[in-house]
Amino acid sequence: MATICSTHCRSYPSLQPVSSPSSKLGHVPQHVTLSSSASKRFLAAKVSLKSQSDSNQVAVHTHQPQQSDGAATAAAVPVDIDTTQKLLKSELLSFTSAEESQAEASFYNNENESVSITVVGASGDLAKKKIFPALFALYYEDCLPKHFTIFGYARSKMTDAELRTMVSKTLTCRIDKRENCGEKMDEFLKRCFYHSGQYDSQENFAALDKKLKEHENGKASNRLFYLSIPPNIFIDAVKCASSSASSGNGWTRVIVEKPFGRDSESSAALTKSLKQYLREDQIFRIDHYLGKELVENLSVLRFSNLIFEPLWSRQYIRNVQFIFSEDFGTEGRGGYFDNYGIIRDIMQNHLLQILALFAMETPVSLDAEDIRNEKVKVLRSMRPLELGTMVIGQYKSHTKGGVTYPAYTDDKTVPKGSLTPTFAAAALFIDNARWDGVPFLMKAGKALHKKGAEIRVQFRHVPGNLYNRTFGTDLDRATNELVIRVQPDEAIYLKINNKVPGLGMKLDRSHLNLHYAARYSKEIPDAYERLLLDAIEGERRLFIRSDELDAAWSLFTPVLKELEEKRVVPEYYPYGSRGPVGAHYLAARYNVRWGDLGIDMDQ
Ligand SMILES: NC(=O)C1=CN([C@@H]2O[C@H](COP(=O)(O)OP(=O)(O)OC[C@H]3O[C@@H](n4cnc5c(N)ncnc54)[C@H](OP(=O)(O)O)[C@@H]3O)[C@@H](O)[C@H]2O)C=CC1
Ligand SMILES: O=C1O[C@H](COP(=O)(O)O)[C@@H](O)[C@H](O)[C@H]1O
Repeated sequence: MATICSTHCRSYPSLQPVSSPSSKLGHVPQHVTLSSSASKRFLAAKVSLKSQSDSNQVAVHTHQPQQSDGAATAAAVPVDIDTTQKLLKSELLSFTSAEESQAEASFYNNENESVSITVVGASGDLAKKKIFPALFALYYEDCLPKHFTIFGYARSKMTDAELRTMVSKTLTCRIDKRENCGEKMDEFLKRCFYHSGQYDSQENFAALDKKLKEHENGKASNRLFYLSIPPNIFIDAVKCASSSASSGNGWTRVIVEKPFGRDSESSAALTKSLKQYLREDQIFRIDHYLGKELVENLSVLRFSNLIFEPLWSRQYIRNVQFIFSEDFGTEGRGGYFDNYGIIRDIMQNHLLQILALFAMETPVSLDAEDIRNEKVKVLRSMRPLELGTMVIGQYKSHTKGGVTYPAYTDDKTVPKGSLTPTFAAAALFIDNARWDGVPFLMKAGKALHKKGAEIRVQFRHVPGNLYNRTFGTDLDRATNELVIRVQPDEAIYLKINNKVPGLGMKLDRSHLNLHYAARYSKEIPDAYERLLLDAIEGERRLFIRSDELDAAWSLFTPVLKELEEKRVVPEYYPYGSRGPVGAHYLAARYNVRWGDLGIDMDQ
């Protein structure tokens, strides 16, 4: 089995082993980078292969890491194609241009470059739960540049040692790489520092700048600020960071966490304010669902497998479902949540982003701008949501097995009588040639019976119904369904009809199943790891551009306003249940059954 790796911890676009020795490199891209099995990112030999149509030889260019004078060396060696195939098979491959690899290599190993990552709001929940653990995981995997420093910044008073103690409590090591874990943690923590300051104080940020400079020690400074703070202080912090602590001789980038406003107007105002201090290419709007492994894989599945793309349209797909559920309520985050609700918290961003990747046309290339252009196009082809094509719900208290689970409004930070939805289901439509008439159903809820996120693609019925004696009239039982289980227990499976072995003619439903835990031994990185690494590398593909954001808000703003103006009362559902029955009626209107509540024993 070929393991996936690269010159980096990972690189773009992703790789594939050459399948058959007879392929004569017909499908091998012009430049192929072979990583060393030791997987130290930039010590790998770079090999670029040039296809030579009719010969059995390819030219292999071996690129050495940059010399001290900055020049790269390259030697062309003719290599027998079988040898190449063996190399390709036995090594870990990544397709990237030699120039790109060299630029990355020099950035990561360059003695004269430094990267400082400042977590603004370091005392908070997200910083502790996700950001510091992700940074440690990157360090553990040798993915951080040689000269990096991490600063925590917040108002709370803390010493460096106290920050380290706080951070150390949430660090974990890769299950498959436990060795030297303690040592690695100690090394990592030594690179973490803390600076206490106000978010609107130029003086405090100037003091941070001074400390950053001390750590940069005369090297070119590249600075990443991660705004892990409530949205009402984003602009203050951006203003101060950009005026008093941005890099003088390298790049400055800012990761902004959602929420990006609460409707079209507030989002546009946020963008406008951010752009007073930053260029668009410095703003990294994070949607962590885009960093999830199976969401990343969606484009690979679509565009690198011949069997899927021809089916990817109204001609063969009956409906598509995007489902998010959590088996816990808003415990602890009710104050934030009540101002947003599930539609803004999950649908307008996470589910819509997945939908855009699912439904977009083939991009010109895998470049960030090409992908984001296609996402914007498909979002702009969608109909804004309407009240009539939505269901909203809110969880109520429920007692089960002697345990009483609270209602949403039992949370002390939630105003009494709040009508904020904790559940929503909606039917969306894309008015373009590919998807005309296909319902894209979304469903998201908190305090449901299980935790999960998945995409379900239900195909049309097989015409003719040759096996009607087995299936009867309920053709839904026989419909092919492709399920992309984003989490937990990542998997991609296709439900097919199969003959039960034996002398009779009995059919059953089976799964062609790519179950990640069984297929890959490597632990799947957390979404924040991928996204942080991308921001460090300046890769914008998985971050939201401002026009994407505008298009997304245009779809949701009218219905959100109507819900609030009309004070629409949600349908109450018990904590731990499958959610409001209204969601079934909604689906039924489009002749759809939710796949997750399935008719199969095994969903
Ligand atoms: N937590 C999560 O799971 C997720 C969070 N997010 C987003 O990430 C960002 C950070 O989230 P999270 O860590 O939960 O937020 P917190 O509420 O924990 O806030 C982070 C830090 O900001 C400071 N802070 C909090 N409230 C205020 C205030 N009113 N005025 C000034 N400073 C304040 C506090 O630091 P101090 O007092 O020390 O200055 C706090 O530790 C938010 O934008 C959130 O929406 C997005 C997805 C998930
Ligand atoms: O952005 C958010 O996401 C989390 C769910 O993220 P996951 O990676 O754990 O699935 C959700 O709980 C939270 O309400 C929302 O703000």
